[in-house]
Amino acid sequence: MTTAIEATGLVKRYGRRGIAALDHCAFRLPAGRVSALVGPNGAGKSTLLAIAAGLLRPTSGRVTVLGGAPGEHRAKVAYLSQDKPLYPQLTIADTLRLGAELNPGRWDAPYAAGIVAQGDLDPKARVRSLSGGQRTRVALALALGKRPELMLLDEPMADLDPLARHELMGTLMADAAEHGTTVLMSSHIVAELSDACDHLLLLGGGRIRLGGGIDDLIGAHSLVTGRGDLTGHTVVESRASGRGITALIRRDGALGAGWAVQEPSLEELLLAHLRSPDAPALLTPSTGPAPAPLTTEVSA
Ligand SMILES: Nc1ncnc2c1ncn2[C@@H]1O[C@H](COP(=O)(O)OP(=O)(O)OP(=O)(O)O)[C@@H](O)[C@H]1O
Repeated sequence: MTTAIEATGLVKRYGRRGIAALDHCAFRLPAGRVSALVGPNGAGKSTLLAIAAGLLRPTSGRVTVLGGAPGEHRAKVAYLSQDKPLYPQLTIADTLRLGAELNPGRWDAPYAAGIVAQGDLDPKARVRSLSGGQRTRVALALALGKRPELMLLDEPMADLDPLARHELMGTLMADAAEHGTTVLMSSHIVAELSDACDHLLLLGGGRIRLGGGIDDLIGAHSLVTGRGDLTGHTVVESRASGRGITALIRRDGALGAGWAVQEPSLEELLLAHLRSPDAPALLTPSTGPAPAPLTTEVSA
């Protein structure tokens, strides 16, 4: 499996005395996945996306993006920041023309125009006259029209209405499935993530606390209700409930009698980890840092 982004010991400190937004963050993002980047406000999601886009330098550590330094393969990477910058005085048609000029050999004009048309937007309308959600659609048309190999999207759907969000997520997913595009997308909207993403990175305390395929991460956890001893299992979160306690755990071996066991939903998994910032991290083998290469000792 090829790796789209790899980070090792990544630190980003804003200012000399600032706290570390990223603190020895290490992970791999497999290529071809649609991955959700989640975490509480201020967790460092925008920081990580901007570093991967080559727009922000890390304080220390290493990141490779599509096998090169961030920014080295800019033509193959689309980055959409939270404020989705566009030129307000340009019309939508001018904006798409600019997309074509900036991406020679890659630009898919009918595809970009189709995304705009699905939002019922007049190509002659100036960007400054568009609503926030309409601007988001134009910005996504610019990002997708470039036919990137990697899309870095910072809360792309935040100001879209539910219909537009559903439709544009569908476009993104179809694009990823057809062209093998890797997508890393920050979001706070869990419902949108469970429908669209197959992979998850949960940032907290400047590091990745959960990383891997969503099905694998859900499968590694159990939601248990009952009474008894959970010693030996990793308890992510435990709360008193009417029938004893309800806990989200990672099982290590069999559970004692008296526990009702369920598979958690993605929302239950995320909420438990967000409420328990000190729970031990879990990165699946394809997402954790690469194992050190085997070295052969040669004796004289
Ligand atoms: N330009 C900056 N100068 C100083 N501190 C910054 C700057 N940008 C971000 N930070 C700090 O870095 C930390 C991470 O911020 P970042 O915007 O990456 O988080 P986030 O996870 O994207 O948050 P949100 O979910 O609220 O968008 C925060 O503590 C923030 O205050």
